[in-house]
Amino acid sequence: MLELRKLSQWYGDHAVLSDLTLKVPDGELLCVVGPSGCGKSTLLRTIAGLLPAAEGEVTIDGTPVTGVPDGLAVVFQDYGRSLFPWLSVRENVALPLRRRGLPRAERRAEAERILDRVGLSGAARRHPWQLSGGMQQRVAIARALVCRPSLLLMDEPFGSLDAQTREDLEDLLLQVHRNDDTTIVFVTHDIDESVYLGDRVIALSPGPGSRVVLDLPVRLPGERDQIGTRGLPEFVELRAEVGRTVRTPADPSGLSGPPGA
Ligand SMILES: Nc1ncnc2c1ncn2[C@@H]1O[C@H](COP(=O)(O)OP(=O)(O)OP(=O)(O)O)[C@@H](O)[C@H]1O
Repeated sequence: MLELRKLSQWYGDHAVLSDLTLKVPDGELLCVVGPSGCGKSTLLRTIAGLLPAAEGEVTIDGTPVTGVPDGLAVVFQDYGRSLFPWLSVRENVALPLRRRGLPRAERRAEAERILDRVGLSGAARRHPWQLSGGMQQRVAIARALVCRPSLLLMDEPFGSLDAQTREDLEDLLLQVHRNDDTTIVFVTHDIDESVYLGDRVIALSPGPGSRVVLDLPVRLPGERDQIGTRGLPEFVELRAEVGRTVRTPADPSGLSGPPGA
């Protein structure tokens, strides 16, 4: 279980996150939405142990996060910069296994297994710069999955992809999540995407000092699919609820009721 307890974060005297308390049970896919600059990436960097908590704490299975935790993988939006252009696709994916001291043949076999899973088995010997953006992001996802992470943090990973590729990768992620039961914290600007992917969606208020202003379980019937799920009345309702929250300016006093009340 990932837990945030009264977490606050600042850059100098600029308050970014204020008093965040949150539990993410094992195996949950939690989506985080909120206006630009509200601190979503800061939240991920703190969970990843890259930024120490200014106040409060982050724990994983009860142990405070003080550095990059074991079993963590991260995927960023900027896949172009996260892959090594001089390494082949297979070498890029196998890289985290080298640090684990796995023999070469095993590294290779494991990288190929995971490349097959993300639909890239034919591209193993190519280099990242020979691939489309969507394929490069698949490589980044494969590299994140190769060590079978227990916690996967994703920061707008599909933000710069075309609509079709984005849908394909959303479905790939759902498949991975179903099969591996990995805990995933997924940051996105896209409200539809958050409802389509999430077991739960949280929304942060605009900064400074962002707080959680919505914590919404997503209970959609059946397995999700791009056309059917997005057409469900339940989906439309959830999307509207998240949209209303994200677009309503927060009242810093926290005293006002919903609009029109
Ligand atoms: N290293 C830093 N030093 C100082 N201020 C920073 C730093 N990183 C981010 N900020 C500021 O902190 C706030 C939160 O930034 P962050 O990137 O976490 O927001 P975000 O919600 O992820 O934004 P976006 O949705 O635009 O990616 C912003 O006001 C940003 O300008």
